[in-house]
Amino acid sequence: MAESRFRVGYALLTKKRESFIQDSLVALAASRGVDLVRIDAGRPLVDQGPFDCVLHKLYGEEWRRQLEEFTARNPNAVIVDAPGAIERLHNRISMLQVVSELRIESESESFGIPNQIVIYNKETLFDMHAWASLKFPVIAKPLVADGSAKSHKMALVFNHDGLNKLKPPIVLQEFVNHGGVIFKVYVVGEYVKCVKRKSLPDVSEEKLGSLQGCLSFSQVSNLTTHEKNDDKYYRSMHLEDAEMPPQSFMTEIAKGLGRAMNLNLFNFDVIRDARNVHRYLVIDINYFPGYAKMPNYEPVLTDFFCDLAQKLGKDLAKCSGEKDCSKKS
Ligand SMILES: Nc1ncnc2c1ncn2[C@@H]1O[C@H](COP(=O)(O)OP(=O)(O)OP(=O)(O)O)[C@@H](O)[C@H]1O
Ligand SMILES: O=P(O)(O)O[C@H]1[C@H](OP(=O)(O)O)[C@@H](OP(=O)(O)O)[C@@H](O)[C@@H](O)[C@@H]1OP(=O)(O)O
Ligand SMILES: [Mg+2]
Ligand SMILES: [Mg+2]
Repeated sequence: MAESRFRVGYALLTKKRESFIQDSLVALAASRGVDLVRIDAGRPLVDQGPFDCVLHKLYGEEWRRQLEEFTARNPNAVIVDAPGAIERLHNRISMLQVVSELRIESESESFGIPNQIVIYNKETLFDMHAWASLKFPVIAKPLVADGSAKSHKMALVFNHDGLNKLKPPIVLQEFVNHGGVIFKVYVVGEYVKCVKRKSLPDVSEEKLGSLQGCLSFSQVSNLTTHEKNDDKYYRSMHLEDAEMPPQSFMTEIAKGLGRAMNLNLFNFDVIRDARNVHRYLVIDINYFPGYAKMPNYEPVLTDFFCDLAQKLGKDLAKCSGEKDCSKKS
């Protein structure tokens, strides 16, 4: 087999491109035979390339149509990931449905999702029947999770007074006390890495009685160091003290989700229920998350591209066989 290069075209919004396509990644990939090439979303995809792989995080019908046309003309190229598979993550109900359907045997640990309901209109919001299964406080999340700033706007609702400000369609999810620490599990193909981040503080029963209405927030886990430094709660919190979840359990969940969703690139947010430390709840799944925040993202992603190349039968110029490609850090 002749040695060749593996060409990965990437189609990303500016913010994602700037965080993900770093010189360190481009250089490492190139040294192993993988060329990362920018796709110009303003021009037809079929006029660009050639690409062995298209890596993308763009939304909309037009982009989907372009990918279909590209695949029809380049049946040997691989799209990471399939738009049909990504779509389920754009709705916060279908997103977590897959977690509820997953079966994993464990003697000591269990997992699931928080109690939640979907509200499509204002009338149902105030309908007590809809509320039968839920307990305050709850988090109101936009039903749609399409990457827009709006889709990250959440509200912590303490009592019925807090409902007035909410704008359906929303998911109302029980707020589960979890010691202020969230675990982010990053998945890249077969690779799984769990990291911890600061989350919302617990809400005690006493505090709940005295709190008014609701509190709006957005992307807590993405707060800048500056924002965290300014806040008394975040200053007083010691992330280092939090115990990690069992790695094998997280890996099993990650692999199960990856298979069930047919996705290679995603992360999911997990909290540990303060009432039962052996119970883990998945609260969010994101397509193509901020990998640059993951330790060693360059070799992990490069290995992923090399593995893809191998599966497609390409013998890479600087990535021949197990020696260079199989190591995962
Ligand atoms: N059910 C819950 N119980 C307790 N805390 C929660 C719950 N749901 C969300 N949170 C907190 O709110 C944050 C934001 O929620 P979520 O992750 O669903 O939003 P998102 O905007 O999709 O986040 P991301 O930036 O990860 O995409 C979480 O990181 C966590 O700190
Ligand atoms: O860059 P993007 O807009 O894709 O932002 C994503 C962000 O990554 P970033 O760190 O690169 O901002 C992710 O952060 P981590 O989970 O890794 O912390 C997560 O918040 C996703 O939900 C965001 O995707 P969206 O839901 O908005 O599509
Ligand atoms: Mg999240
Ligand atoms: Mg999310």
